Amino acid sequence: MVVLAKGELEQIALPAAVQKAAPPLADVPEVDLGGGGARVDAARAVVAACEGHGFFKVTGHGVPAGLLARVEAAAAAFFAMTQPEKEAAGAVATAPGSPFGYGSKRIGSNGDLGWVEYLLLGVTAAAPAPLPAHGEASPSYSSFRDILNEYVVVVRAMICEVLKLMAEGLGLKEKDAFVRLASHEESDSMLRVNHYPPHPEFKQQGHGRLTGFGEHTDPQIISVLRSNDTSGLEISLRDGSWASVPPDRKSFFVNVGDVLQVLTNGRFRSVRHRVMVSSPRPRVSVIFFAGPPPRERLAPLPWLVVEDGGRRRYREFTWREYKASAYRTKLAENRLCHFETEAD
Ligand SMILES: C=C1C[C@]23C[C@@]1(O)CC[C@H]2[C@@]12CC[C@H](O)[C@@](C)(C(=O)O1)[C@H]2[C@@H]3C(=O)O
Ligand SMILES: O=C(O)CCC(=O)C(=O)O
Ligand SMILES: [Fe+2]
Repeated sequence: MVVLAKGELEQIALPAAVQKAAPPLADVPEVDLGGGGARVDAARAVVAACEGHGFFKVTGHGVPAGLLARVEAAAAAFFAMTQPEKEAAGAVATAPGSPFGYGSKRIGSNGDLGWVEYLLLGVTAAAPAPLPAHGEASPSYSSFRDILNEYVVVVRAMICEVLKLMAEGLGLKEKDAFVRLASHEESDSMLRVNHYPPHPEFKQQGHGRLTGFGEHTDPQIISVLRSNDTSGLEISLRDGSWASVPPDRKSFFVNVGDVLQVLTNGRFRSVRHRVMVSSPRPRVSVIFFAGPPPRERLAPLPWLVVEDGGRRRYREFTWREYKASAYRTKLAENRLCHFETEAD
């Protein structure tokens, strides 16, 4: 991994006072897509989870365990490559000048640092494959890309199912209000593969804590995360405390993003989360960020404004505008406050 300038590592290492591990989240809300229960119950569970933590676990999703295992193995093989190989693969995965590609320790372009390396990819409409290439890829990277392309197709279908349940659970007349945004041919989605190597000095669990990915909310509609069995993900609860999410490699975890908070007029909560590194084992996670088309005008849905006594909590903006504003901020900043309306 890239060597940091003097003083930069101190920004990732936590001061002793905040080294305490977060307690595990006792009641991870769970939504079973497997059709075991009534659809109306699944829709209600999704809404309750989005209003509560803004976070839930999806089981019964039907994504083959074999595909998940192949993605995990391919990601581990990718990060095991040499630094120049990873950088070359990242360059193929991204158009020049875009924020995509391989990165190490530097998150975004506003000075955020974390004990993480990653591959960030733009996801386009399906033809011929959701992950575009911008040059000749090495055989190892092209097979990784093929697996990720397979993954993106099935995960996007699962996301659409979850978004339909949300609209049903909210009693919206427009049942495709959310799914339309994520499945549009110009939808601006992303795929991120994160690798948190164990710190060389962490020989045992609990022997230190580093910031892997600092606290933030995701700007998009929803993000769907799948990780290996290594812990690290933490969510912020309504009282401001942190809870760690027990890993579950068979399930997906859904985060409500900023756009969904706006569309629901603040009824759903864009969840603040982070990744802390304390394990002697590496964590590998894959996150799909479902975003709307750049030109899409986003504003609280009229029915939810009525239900809120007529109070419209956010002004209208386009995704292009929101994303540009978000990408000027540091990771931990509140990005939504710039779009709030004045309270009466
Ligand atoms: C510091 C930043 C990294 C980020 C862009 C930003 O300026 C603020 C939002 C960050 C975030 C968080 C969720 C996703 O991981 C991400 C890809 C996104 O869309 O917004 C990252 C951005 C990034 O890593 O470039
Ligand atoms: O890697 C993880 O587990 C979560 C990372 C994350 O929140 C992000 O990439 O936005
Ligand atoms: Fe995130």
